[in-house]
Amino acid sequence: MRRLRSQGPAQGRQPHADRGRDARPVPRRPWLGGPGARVHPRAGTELLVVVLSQFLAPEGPGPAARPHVGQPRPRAPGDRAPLRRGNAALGKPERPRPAGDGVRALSAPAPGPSPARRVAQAIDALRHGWPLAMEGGPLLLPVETAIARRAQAPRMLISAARAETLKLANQREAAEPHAPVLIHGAEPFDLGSALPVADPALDLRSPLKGPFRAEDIAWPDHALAALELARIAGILPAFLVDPVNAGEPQPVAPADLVEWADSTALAISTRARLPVSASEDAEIVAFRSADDTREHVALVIGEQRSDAAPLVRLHSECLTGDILGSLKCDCGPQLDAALHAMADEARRGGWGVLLYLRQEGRGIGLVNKLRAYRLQDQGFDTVDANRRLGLPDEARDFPVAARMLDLLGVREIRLMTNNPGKVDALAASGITVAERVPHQLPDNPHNARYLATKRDRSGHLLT
Ligand SMILES: Nc1nc2c(ncn2[C@@H]2O[C@H](COP(=O)(O)OP(=O)(O)OP(=O)(O)O)[C@@H](O)[C@H]2O)c(=O)[nH]1
Ligand SMILES: [Zn+2]
Repeated sequence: MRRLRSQGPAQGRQPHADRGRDARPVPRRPWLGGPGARVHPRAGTELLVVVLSQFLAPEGPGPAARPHVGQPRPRAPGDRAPLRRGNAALGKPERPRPAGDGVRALSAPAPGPSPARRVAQAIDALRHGWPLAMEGGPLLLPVETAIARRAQAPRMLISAARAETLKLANQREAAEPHAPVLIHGAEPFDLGSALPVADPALDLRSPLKGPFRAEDIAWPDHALAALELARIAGILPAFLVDPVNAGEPQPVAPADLVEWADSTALAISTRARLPVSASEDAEIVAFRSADDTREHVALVIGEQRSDAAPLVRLHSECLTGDILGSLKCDCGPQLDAALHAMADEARRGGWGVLLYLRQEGRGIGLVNKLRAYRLQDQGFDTVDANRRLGLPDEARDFPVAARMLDLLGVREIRLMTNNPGKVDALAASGITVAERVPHQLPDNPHNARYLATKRDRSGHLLT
């Protein structure tokens, strides 16, 4: 089983003790807010097909970390951390070595893929439309992406929120919108009949569905893991269950997800001086984990010092707001204002750290966020739109942010946020939040409702 040794400062105090073998089989995320008013759809919809561009291409061995604006930075403890991947300039990768240094007797059975590798392959399989063979559970074919056009199954696995829309969820399930629900159709499902069940964007075009009946799930951990894998893969959380003609399956087990989600696998890959428009005195630090293609970055503004807590902003990726200047959210102005606040801080002798977390759409991915936007155009608010898709309205992994700070040698911070959930999550991961610095920007006609929903339903401290 691949597992990186704890690194540097993380070693002693185990800030991520909630993770690892003894943790619950599938990490479940807190569900924020309560059920809100039902809003009736009013606009027509059509199927939106979007192809996600690849994440940044992996880079080869790079140059050694450069001195920062002519002056070497204090060495952060994370710099010494062993890397999981080779980078000549940054030290040799370390991996656990089997006895005999990798030499196996010919009769020994070949070891199977590690849990983290199976999760990576399962996510890949979902994106390709290949089925999952859940160890000890059913075969599950992702409805949105499936390529096996002749697949058929009597049952589908969907989320409670979706089942509620189809008038199938009971009260317990309705209280947990992304809980799994198993439905049985009067006729077997094929991909043509399953897609309108999976995708709320098709409700206006295909209003008549069913009849269906909900059944008890004999494999709840597998069902939960499947919905979580769909979220991570950024696809609709809906599967044909034990279909015929599904194609070659990818094996995976619910417990594999714990290994995959282990934030201690994250390490610093490289760092470089990066003058930005807010401050010429900045350095970018890139983080990678072997198990995840998403590369997070930190921008350190000003000179890192151990005697002053930096101003820190956890910024979650928002392609629409950060790059395209979307007015539907407050991300772009918040990013800009955070960088300028850190630059001011640096001019006064302090410093700042912006963490750019690759957790688009609060962790549901770009395509599902855009699906949520379509539902918002039908009248649903940001929370209900996510739930209607069968996805959590908050699915971000904040222990990853704590791990990044840890690797940078940052223990105590002044956090720029209006979201008490971020403060709590960092504190739970061992980071001291000495101060919450409000980070409210003026609204506009397009994001006023979004901000009001954050305040009224998600507990954000906004006026
Ligand atoms: N699912 C979904 N995600 C959204 C929507 N609008 C913005 N986002 C995502 O929300 C994230 C922005 O959240 P942040 O600004 O980092 O954090 P926050 O929880 O609002 O708290 P603050 O720190 O107070 O800003 C980004 O990943 C955006 O892509 C939406 O309507 N639906
Ligand atoms: Zn945004």
